[in-house]
Amino acid sequence: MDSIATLLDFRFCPAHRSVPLRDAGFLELYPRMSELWRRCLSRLEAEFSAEDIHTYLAPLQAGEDESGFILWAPNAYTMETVRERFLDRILAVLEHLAGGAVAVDVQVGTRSNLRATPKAPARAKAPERTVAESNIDPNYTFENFVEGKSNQLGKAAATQVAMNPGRAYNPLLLYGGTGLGKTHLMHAAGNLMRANKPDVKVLYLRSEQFVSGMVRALQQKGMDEFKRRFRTVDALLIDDIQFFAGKNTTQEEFFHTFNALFEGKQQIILTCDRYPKEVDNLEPRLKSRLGWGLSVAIEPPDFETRAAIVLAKAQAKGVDLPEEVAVLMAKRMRSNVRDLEGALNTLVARANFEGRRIGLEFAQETLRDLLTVHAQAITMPNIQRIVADYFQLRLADLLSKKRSRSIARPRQMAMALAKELTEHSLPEIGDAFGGRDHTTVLHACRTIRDLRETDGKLRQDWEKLVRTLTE
Ligand SMILES: Nc1ncnc2c1ncn2[C@@H]1O[C@H](COP(=O)(O)OP(=O)(O)OP(=O)(O)O)[C@@H](O)[C@H]1O
Repeated sequence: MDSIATLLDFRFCPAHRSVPLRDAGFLELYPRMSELWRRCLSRLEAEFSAEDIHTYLAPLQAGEDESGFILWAPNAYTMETVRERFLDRILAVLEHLAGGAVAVDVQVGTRSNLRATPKAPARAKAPERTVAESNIDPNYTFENFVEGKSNQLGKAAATQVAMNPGRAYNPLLLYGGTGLGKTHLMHAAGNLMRANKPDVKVLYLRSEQFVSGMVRALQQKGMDEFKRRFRTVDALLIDDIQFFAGKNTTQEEFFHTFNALFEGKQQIILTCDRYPKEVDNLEPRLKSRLGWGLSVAIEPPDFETRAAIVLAKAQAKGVDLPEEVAVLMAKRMRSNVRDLEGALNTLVARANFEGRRIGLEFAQETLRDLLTVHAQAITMPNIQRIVADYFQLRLADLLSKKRSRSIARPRQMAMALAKELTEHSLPEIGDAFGGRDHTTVLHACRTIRDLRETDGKLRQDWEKLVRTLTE
């Protein structure tokens, strides 16, 4: 049985900075990683706000394995935020302190996850465990996933799959824009499988980890072990497979892994940032297999779901968030749940620092910049311009009285998007579209809503436009 240390073996080292730590020759200089991290942190304190340090950076624990420096984050949200916002600076400071290139990865866990070196006797003698170890994040469950129209189907499918691994839908592919809960659902399925059957072997990894693991296996002539590791699991969960695009050797290997698992009735769950057929440079035979099971779109949540998510996240943190603050955040931040969560963390951190209560005014003041950025992005002129570009129409035609289908349908789409994504009323939207009556706008919204149910092509256009406008 793979231990968690083995499963964590697949680490993503950013290609441009992938020199192993030992080669940098500074382990001798800084024998303790925590000391190095402490020094790095004290430099970062001068660059980032106290809130950022307190919320994201101070909770990280430093460690290392043979592939480099690891920062252990207490949860997936912190891990992702650190990767996105701070990793470049962390790398730069560590390299400065080390005097050479280093490899750094951020993972969820604590220092106690830290793997021993492969030959460590302690691991070789580890006792047999009845509960299979796993790198599934226990914080992502179906219970704390807020259901709404946008993710209902995804949640139902993931639950089905978890109840009948390898039998319900194989593969299950969840696709959609960033920060909408695909990874959450994937882990939730893994957690449910493990709750139902504690010895089930569920392996989660990001596609970059599959790629880097394979590169390493090829270099070290360890392909047999690599294949075995993936093919002996009961469920393989791979996140963000769009990353496989253009990587032909990886795709070839993944194709064979896929076939072996599929034939063995082992469950495969995948996520992708768009419908896989739209991913360029993904082999056709792989695309076709991805469609063998069930592909479900996860769409941006509607207002009610966003508000419910903020309230649920606040409750999970033990924070008493006034409903009006949740409403403000849900109204103004439409694109993705990760941003909402980030805004909530900012509010909570500042309230803790300053010993203040989170009220509407406090939230408006604290989130002012964030809310302005989100409000700016989705304006009526923006929607009109983006829809016109998307359908290769002239803006003047989109706003004209012309009634040909090739113009009228995009116009209806633009009006429906304006209704969905902005605060404007029907008459205001009508005015902005060449002085149309509000009933025309209402008709457009209804038509598009119905067509999204029945017309696959139109649904895809809609999803792409929502993504373009909200991400
Ligand atoms: N419906 C929901 N209920 C509760 N939390 C949610 C929901 N949707 C998203 N989240 C939270 O939003 C954050 C981002 O979600 P997640 O990482 O699953 O997004 P993703 O779709 O996998 O994005 P990416 O493609 O960028 O990896 C997570 O902390 C997750 O818990």
